[in-house]
Amino acid sequence: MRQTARPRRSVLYMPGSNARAQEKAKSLPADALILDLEDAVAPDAKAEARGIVCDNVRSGGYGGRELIIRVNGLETPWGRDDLVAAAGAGADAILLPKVESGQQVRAAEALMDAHGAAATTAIWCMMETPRGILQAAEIAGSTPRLGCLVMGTSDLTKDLHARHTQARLPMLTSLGLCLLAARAHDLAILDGVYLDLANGEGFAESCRQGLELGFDGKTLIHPSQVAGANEIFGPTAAEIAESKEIITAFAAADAAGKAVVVVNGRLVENLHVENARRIVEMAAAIEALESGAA
Ligand SMILES: CC(C)(COP(=O)(O)OP(=O)(O)OC[C@H]1O[C@@H](n2cnc3c(N)ncnc32)[C@H](O)[C@@H]1OP(=O)(O)O)[C@@H](O)C(=O)NCCC(=O)NCCSC(=O)C[C@H](O)C(=O)O
Ligand SMILES: [Mg+2]
Repeated sequence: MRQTARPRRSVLYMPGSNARAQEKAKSLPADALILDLEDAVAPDAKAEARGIVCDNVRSGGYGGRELIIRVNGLETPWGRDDLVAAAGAGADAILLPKVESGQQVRAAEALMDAHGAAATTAIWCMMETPRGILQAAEIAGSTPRLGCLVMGTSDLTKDLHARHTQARLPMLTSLGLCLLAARAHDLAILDGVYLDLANGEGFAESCRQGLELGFDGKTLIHPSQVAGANEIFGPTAAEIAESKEIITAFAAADAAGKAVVVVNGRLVENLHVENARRIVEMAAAIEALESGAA
């Protein structure tokens, strides 16, 4: 699914069994919500959570926020029922956990199609196992229905026998491989969660690192993380103003038959204009979402 400018600065997980959190999410300024049936839900609560999540997605009330259902893997006792129920719920996307091959994605897609999933329901993939990371390019190109890769840095840290560190050196290879795969296939990509809820500065630093690496936004676990992610992953007023300047100056240069122009002392070529357009489009999409127009 080709990506249009869709804000995904803040993407908040909530346990599918937590009806209160799903109600509260209607008033939170998160760009997208992941209603989780997988790791945040205890085995005994899986069936009830499936019902709560699908009912909530069907009844709506979440405004322009993107709604994603994370199902259990098809190899688990709950995966098939989750996927069949989610296919009929009309979510914006279904998020598959622990994906390790393109074949797994296509099997999930076939089941979704057989159970009437809307053409607009995308597939998103969690990238969180060593095998999955090594297959990132194949997964990213597995089907046109794929819209987004989501880093699962908690599972990955566990599987790598690594440590959670602020600088995330143990994660950088995996983050980079998935970023390459996502951009090569024109997909969105979201950074993993920051677990230390009491460490606001550490969280902000982790968001800035994700932004610099190229992520579209961050997955979150608590409402207190939403505002920081929105601020850091959103374009600043100065970036928007400069982007508009670049677009205008380059259009004038182009009309005069020139391929380059200098704006604020910096060389501008077509590639900078592409980036400037992306920033302006994203700013407009954020404004539409925040004003309730999206
Ligand atoms: C971490 C929490 C268990 C903390 O919950 P709680 O003790 O209820 O927090 P607060 O009392 O501070 O909550 C204040 C109010 O905010 C609401 N709330 C809390 N969390 C959320 C949320 N995630 N979404 C929406 N609303 C939320 C509470 O209901 C309170 O509301 P009110 O009653 O009006 O005051 C909890 O935050 C939580 O469960 N977080 C999500 C955990 C989760 O989903 N984990 C799984 C995803 S992470 C993952 O799996 C990553 C990946 O797979 C990997 O491998 O890396
Ligand atoms: Mg995980």
